[in-house]
Amino acid sequence: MGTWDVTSPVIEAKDLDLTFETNDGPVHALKGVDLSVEKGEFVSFIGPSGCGKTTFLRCIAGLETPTGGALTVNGMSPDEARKSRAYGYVFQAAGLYPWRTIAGNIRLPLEIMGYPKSEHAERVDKVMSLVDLKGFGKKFPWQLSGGMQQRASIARALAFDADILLMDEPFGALDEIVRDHLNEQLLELWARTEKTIAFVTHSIPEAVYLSTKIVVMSPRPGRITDVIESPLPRERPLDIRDTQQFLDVAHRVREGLREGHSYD
Ligand SMILES: Nc1ncnc2c1ncn2[C@@H]1O[C@H](COP(=O)(O)OP(=O)(O)OP(=O)(O)O)[C@@H](O)[C@H]1O
Repeated sequence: MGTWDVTSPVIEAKDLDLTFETNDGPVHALKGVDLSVEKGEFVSFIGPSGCGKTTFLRCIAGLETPTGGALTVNGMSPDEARKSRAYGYVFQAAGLYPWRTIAGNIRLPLEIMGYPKSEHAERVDKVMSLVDLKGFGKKFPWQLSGGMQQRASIARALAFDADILLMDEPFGALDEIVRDHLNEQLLELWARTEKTIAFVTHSIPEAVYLSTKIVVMSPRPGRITDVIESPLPRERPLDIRDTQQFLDVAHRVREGLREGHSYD
C-alpha cells in the first residue's frame, strides 16, 4: 500500500488468469490479462458473450478470486479495496427496492456503511442532481421510466465516496434514444466527478463514444486482443459519432472483434 500514489494506475492487472472448475470441466474465463487503467480514465470492455467481461469486473470488485497473476486496485488487493469502499457497482438491472422511495434507495449504502445520519440528505440531494433526478426523491421506482431508474442506480453507486465506478452493461436494456441521452449524461457526470469508470458493453458506438480506452476481448479462453487509446477529445457532443475519427476507431474495434470471433 505504501508505494501507491495518485500517479500510479488505479487498476493494474498483470498476467491475470481465472479458471472456473465446473462439473463439465474447467472454464478458462480469463487468460493472461494485462491492463493498466489510470486515474480519471473511462475504460470500456467489449467482446462477445462469454469472453470474461463480467468476470474481470468482478475480479476488480474483489468478488471473484483470480487463479493466477496479479491485480491491484488503488494499489491494494481487490479485497482490501472493496473493504475501503473504493468502488460503486452499477448492474444491467437497476435493482432498486420497490418498497423504498428513490431517495431511500440512494441512501441505502450510506445506511449500510454507517455514514453519519446528518450527512445523508445532503449526499442524496447532491447525487440526485448529478444524475438529473432532482425532485423525484419521494417517488417509488415503479413511478419512474427505465432510464430514470437506471440513473437512480447510478446515483446510489455515487452516494458514497468511491472514486471508481464499475458499470456492467448499465444501458443494455434501454432503447437507443434513451441510451444516447444517458451516454451524454454519463460523460458529463464523469467530467464533473473525475471518477475512474470501467464499463462493460456490447455496443461498438457506445464504447467508442464513451471511452478514453477501449479493451477488446475474445472468448475461449477470455483474453484481451486489442487495447485502443482513443484519439477523440474528452469533450464529445453526440454528433462526434459522424466524424471520420470516430468511424476509424469504430472500425478498429470491429476488426478486433472479428479477429477474435470463432463463429461457432
Ligand atoms: N461462477 C462461475 N462458474 C463457472 N463458470 C463461470 C462462472 N462465471 C462465469 N463463468 C463462465 O466464464 C466465462 C466468462 O463469463 P462472463 O460472464 O465473464 O462473460 P461476459 O463476457 O461478461 O459475457 P456476457 O456478455 O454474456 O455478459 C463464461 O464461459 C461463463 O460461462
